[in-house]
Amino acid sequence: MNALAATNRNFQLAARILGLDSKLHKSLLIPFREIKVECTVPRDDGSFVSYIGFRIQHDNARGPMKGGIRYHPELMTWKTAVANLPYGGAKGGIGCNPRELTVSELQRVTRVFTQKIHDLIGIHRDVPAPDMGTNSQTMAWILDEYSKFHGYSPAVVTGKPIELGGSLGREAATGLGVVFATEFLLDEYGMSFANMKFAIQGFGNVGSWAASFIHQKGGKVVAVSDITGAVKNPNGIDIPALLKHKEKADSLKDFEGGDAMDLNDVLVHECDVLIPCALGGVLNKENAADVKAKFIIEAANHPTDPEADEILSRKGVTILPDIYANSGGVTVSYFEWVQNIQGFMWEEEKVNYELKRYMKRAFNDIKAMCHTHNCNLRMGAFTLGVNKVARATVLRGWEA
Ligand SMILES: NC(=O)C1=CN([C@@H]2O[C@H](COP(=O)(O)OP(=O)(O)OC[C@H]3O[C@@H](n4cnc5c(N)ncnc54)[C@H](O)[C@@H]3O)[C@@H](O)[C@H]2O)C=CC1
Ligand SMILES: O=C(O)CCC(=O)C(=O)O
Repeated sequence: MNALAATNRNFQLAARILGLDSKLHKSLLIPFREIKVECTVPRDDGSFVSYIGFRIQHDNARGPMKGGIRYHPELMTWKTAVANLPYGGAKGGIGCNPRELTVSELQRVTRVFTQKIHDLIGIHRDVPAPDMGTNSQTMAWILDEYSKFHGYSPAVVTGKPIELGGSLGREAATGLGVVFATEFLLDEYGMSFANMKFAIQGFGNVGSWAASFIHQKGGKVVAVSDITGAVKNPNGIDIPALLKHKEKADSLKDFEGGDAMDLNDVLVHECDVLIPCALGGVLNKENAADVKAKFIIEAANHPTDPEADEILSRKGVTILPDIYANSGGVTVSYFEWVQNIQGFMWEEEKVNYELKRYMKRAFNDIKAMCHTHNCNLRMGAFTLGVNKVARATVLRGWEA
């Protein structure tokens, strides 16, 4: 089942629990606008290449639409509502492989994409951010291109470089939020990070920050993978050393502080907590029965497909769902947007303090929904998010 179908299935279940009427139900499912543009750019060798760029603007009942831009060969509405941010949801991307393009080619593709969608995004309309394959540099190019049409507008994107109005703490925020969320969950079971074993799939922005914070808190990261390789060490991997190795080698291969392993085995490795931080759909009916972890923290977007969800739930595995677990990124994006609009910069301490407060509030709100509706954490998060958006839709008079 693809990501959209899986998210819609969870929405349908939540809508049934909440007893939403069919008109409201339909209006919350169908996207507000779907944008598809052609991006043709010259390569460095003079030849031309064409990509299709997308932006799906799903819902704006609670505020401007918000969500990442992916450079990759694809739910934000429920996530921003779970975190109680005054946003709707959007997602977008370009179907290119950034590893096959030079920096100047990537810049040209990003600028052409921005030229084509500049009048459909905006500070109070739709605010993009980094996602897989994009980063603060990508946001800087979008900001610059957008500003040519609309005047200097730092708040049009978040996840920017600090020098251009980015927020302190945004780079690490998704990983840090994942670790706060894990802490709150473990606490419910009377557990803490010390001596717990973690396996992490993906060592990019989210995975590497999550691994670093877990290491700092005394957790043992026993397996890590990225697209280049995977490494295991039952005594715990020295994460600062692995980061240095990756920076030097641009790969996890040949790291001396552990043994190499098969990429996909990380998901079924012996551990207490599994944190997928890469692609969607990686936990499916083929491998779910072999998962050893007791807890899964969904740092990636939709890493668990619905069939795996059922198998894992029968095994007694507790899953902290993506729309909560990885909401630290969009939460600090919101803080960045607020700082840009105020023309004021917060200290990193304040950013992280507020992030923890927002994550704790959302965790408690989800628990309350689980209690009210006698459901698991995923349905607790979905009913929380869907209910808020439905309420805003009704208050704005859109369902009539
Ligand atoms: N960056 C952010 O603030 C947020 C990211 N996310 C989600 O977190 C996930 C990761 O995003 P980022 O870290 O930003 O992306 P990234 O591009 O920085 O890192 C992705 C990582 O996944 C690895 N990877 C790709 N295919 C793999 C495979 N088959 N096996 C093992 N590793 C593989 C890559 O090598 C890389 O280390 C995505 O699902 C994204 O949507 C969710 C919320 C916010
Ligand atoms: O920071 C943001 O606005 C969006 C982050 C994102 O794409 C996500 O949470 O999936």
